[in-house]
Amino acid sequence: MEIIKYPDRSQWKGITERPYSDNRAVLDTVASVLEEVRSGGDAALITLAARFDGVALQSLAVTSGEMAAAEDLLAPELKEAIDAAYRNIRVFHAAQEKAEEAVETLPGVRCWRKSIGIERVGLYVPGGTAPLFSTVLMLGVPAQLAGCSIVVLCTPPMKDGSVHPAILYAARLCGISLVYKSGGAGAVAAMAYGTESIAAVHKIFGPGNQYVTAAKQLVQQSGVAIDMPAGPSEVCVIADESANAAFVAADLLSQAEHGPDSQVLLLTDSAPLLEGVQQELRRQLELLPRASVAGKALEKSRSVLVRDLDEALALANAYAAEHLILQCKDAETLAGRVINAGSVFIGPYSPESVGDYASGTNHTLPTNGFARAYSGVSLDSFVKKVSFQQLTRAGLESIAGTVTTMAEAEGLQAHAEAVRVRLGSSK
Ligand SMILES: NC(=O)c1ccc[n+]([C@@H]2O[C@H](COP(=O)([O-])OP(=O)(O)OC[C@H]3O[C@@H](n4cnc5c(N)ncnc54)[C@H](O)[C@@H]3O)[C@@H](O)[C@H]2O)c1
Ligand SMILES: N[C@H](CO)Cc1c[nH]c[nH+]1
Ligand SMILES: [Zn+2]
Repeated sequence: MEIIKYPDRSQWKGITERPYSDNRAVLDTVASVLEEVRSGGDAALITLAARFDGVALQSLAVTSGEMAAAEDLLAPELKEAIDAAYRNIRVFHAAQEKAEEAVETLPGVRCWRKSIGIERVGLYVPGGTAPLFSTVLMLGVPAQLAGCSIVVLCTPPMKDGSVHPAILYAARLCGISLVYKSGGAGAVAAMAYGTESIAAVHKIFGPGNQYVTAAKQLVQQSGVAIDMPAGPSEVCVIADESANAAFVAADLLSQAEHGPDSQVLLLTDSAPLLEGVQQELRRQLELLPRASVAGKALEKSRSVLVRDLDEALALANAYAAEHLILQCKDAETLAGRVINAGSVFIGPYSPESVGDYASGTNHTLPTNGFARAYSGVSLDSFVKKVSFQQLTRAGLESIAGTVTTMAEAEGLQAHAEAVRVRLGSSK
């Protein structure tokens, strides 16, 4: 891990840079995969599964038999954990369902909005190095609450050609039956363009590695919407001398273990804490089964000694992390000053892992600085807000002058006439 002490402003650009900021090679690979699927359909997806996942598939769809069998393949404690996480995620997302009131902007001019579920959505569940069944809940629960009528789920097959039973169990909980064995850019292309067996959707959701994220960005050109760029995981921790070095190191490692392209950032105003965290990182890393993955991510990560917590917060806002953890005195006050972050974890007992799995908040979050402008997935991501209005004749009379004056000033006479013709005042 690179250690930077008391940086000046000119170093901030380097500190906030992601390890994969130049993704031109990835974009080139992905563009050719998208074309392969657009022209080759299911056959191309089967070829891609052989090339990238090392699996010879006979077909892409998970059968109803495989779906039904999944439950019995899971340990009871894992099923209970998935059920508990499902409940919490549902409670948190259901609370976002707030009907807006109709408003009378003038007497007789009534306006309102209604949330309508997006009809066809596609969910990508990562599975390249770890089957992220928690992601099924993060995407499936809001899709279910929004009432999306067609929900397609794609995930890379495991080496034996099957899909992990926990993914299938979580899918069933969320009422999803259209599950396909397809990963990476190919899966994104299939959901964007459609193939013989996979229906094209209106919006694609879900996190993934650089290939998945690049594919989501490219397919938008064909008119499909995406949730946001949710690429390789990252975390920023702000800690002071009151923080427990073991807690901080554990939080950094929890995101570093996602993939070699993950990045973690420690910002502290305490030299002893910085040193303690480095020792803990060395100690804890050795104990991890994914030590080599986490170790590679740490190589591209940074610990920064800053002058005070104001500077730490300014740097964190500039970095715009997917996850921001505050392990310092007065963490609540600092949290109130956060401007850019996907999800914030306050105080020593709020590890980021709880948000990844079960506290209720969504773990599909913007990475690579996109938290400056994007929110994480929520119920809103799965609906359109359609506006409605209804005017009485008296309402139209009272607003007519405003509309016709503006329409004529824009040089749009027909707009003005559409009002006048109703009031018998056409020119
Ligand atoms: N931002 C978020 O909200 C969030 C949430 C969960 C996970 N993640 C991230 O998701 C990612 C999961 O990555 P993963 O790799 O384990 O699974 P993945 O499912 O995202 O990707 C696996 C697929 O990548 C494709 N691929 C692999 N190597 C390739 C190559 N050389 N060329 C073209 N395509 C290739 C293959 O099609 C493979 O099926 C991690 O980076 C993790 O940090 C992010
Ligand atoms: N930390 C990931 C989001 O960046 C989500 C996840 C899933 N499983 C474990 N973690
Ligand atoms: Zn995680």
